[in-house]
Amino acid sequence: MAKILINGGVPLNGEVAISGAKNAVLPILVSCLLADEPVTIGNVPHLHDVTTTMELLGQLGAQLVMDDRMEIQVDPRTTNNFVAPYDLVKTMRASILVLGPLVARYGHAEVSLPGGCAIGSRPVDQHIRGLQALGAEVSVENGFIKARATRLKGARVVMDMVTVTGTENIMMAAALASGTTVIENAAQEPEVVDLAMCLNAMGAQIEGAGTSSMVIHGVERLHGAHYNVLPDRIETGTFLVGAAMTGGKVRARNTRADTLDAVLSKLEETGAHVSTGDDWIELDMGGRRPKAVDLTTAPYPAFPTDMQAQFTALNCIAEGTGIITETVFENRFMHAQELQRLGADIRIEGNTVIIRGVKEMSGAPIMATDLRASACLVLAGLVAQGETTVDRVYHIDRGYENIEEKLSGLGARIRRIAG
Ligand SMILES: CC(=O)N[C@H]1[C@@H](OP(=O)(O)OP(=O)(O)OC[C@H]2O[C@@H](n3ccc(=O)[nH]c3=O)[C@H](O)[C@@H]2O)O[C@H](CO)[C@@H](O)[C@@H]1O
Ligand SMILES: C=C(OP(=O)(O)O)C(=O)O
Repeated sequence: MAKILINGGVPLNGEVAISGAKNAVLPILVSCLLADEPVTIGNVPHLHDVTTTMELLGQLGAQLVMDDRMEIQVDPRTTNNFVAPYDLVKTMRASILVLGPLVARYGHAEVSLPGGCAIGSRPVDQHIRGLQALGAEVSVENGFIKARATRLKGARVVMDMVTVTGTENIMMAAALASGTTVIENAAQEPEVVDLAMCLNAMGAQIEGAGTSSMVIHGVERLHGAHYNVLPDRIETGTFLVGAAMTGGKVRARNTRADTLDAVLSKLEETGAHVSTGDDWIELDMGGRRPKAVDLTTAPYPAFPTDMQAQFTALNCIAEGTGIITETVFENRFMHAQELQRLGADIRIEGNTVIIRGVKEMSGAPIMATDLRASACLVLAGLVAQGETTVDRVYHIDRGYENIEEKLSGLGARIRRIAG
């Protein structure tokens, strides 16, 4: 199993190009199932989750062609299988996103229940309830969600909690339903907006994306389109935190500052100088040690849970004590114990971690348990004195394109080694 080897202590400096957003490209690729013509998606990041999604769409019978610029053309006209098997769903929970499109377009879907994962139990009851509200017959049998419908009918769907993929599943299903659907308490994440924009480019009529109340007027068909995925705000934030932790100066290119308000304001609180342009963000720490910050995760536009682990790493070497509260997932502090192995002073109390910054951490072998935990451990390795090896980096490949190459480009001493 591959590992990442880091020799810490070098400030990050330079420019890094940000890739397309994982959490946008996955639902967007899946949404192509709704069309009756080929759809081309650009700015696709080279990620393991993208490969898994392509494999899943291929198993459903769609034809996919990728060109050398990583544009993917999805031709959904040959779709002839409606089952998302456990083997794929267990490696990528976002597979649940085929449920809405398959039942809306083909009247039939069987998707393996995703089950829990390292960060929490992550049920999908809201996806099921939403589809039932649109008139689908849904049952759970032998570990599979089985859904059937002739044609879905628009309805008012009130989500019990803000769910990103839940909102996306219902939005995609409602796009081809008869009549109008209103989703209340909808997720407002930029990736939800990106999906709505892609669907609208295919002929859907979706209003209110980016607010808590979305209105979807169902249409008879969706046609082909060309759509470019928005930049990854979590990848952007991860590199900026790296610059802040190492006292460096990094400009992230091909990104969008307007999707990162909560993260940038926390970075400014650390003492970093942050400047932004149309498609770039620059963070200059000027060789200083960051100040510890307190934060609480919550749905967008609040501070994203997908940046929590990275800020936990930052607080480990910051000046002062930082308190981080996780309200989205019930078990998202698996990185804390690994950070302790590097010498961090962290205490977990329920859904809060209290981190007293230490002046120095020291390298050690550590192990990643999930995607953002692995990013956090790599960041910690960048500041720890000596050698850190991060094991189980397959997690990081789910969501970061060429992370070690991008970090090397910023001056980090990092490389991938065979396990
Ligand atoms: C592919 C993708 O976009 N993944 C993102 C998505 O995951 P995902 O869409 O799976 O996360 P949700 O927004 O659905 O989860 C939010 C909370 O709602 C709960 N819940 C959700 C659905 C449901 O039917 N019942 C229920 O109880 C979850 O357990 C969790 O506690 O949003 C998360 C929260 O921003 C991010 O961390 C993930 O990176
Ligand atoms: C939790 C994440 O992804 P997923 O929902 O795909 O597990 C993430 O991107 O941090």
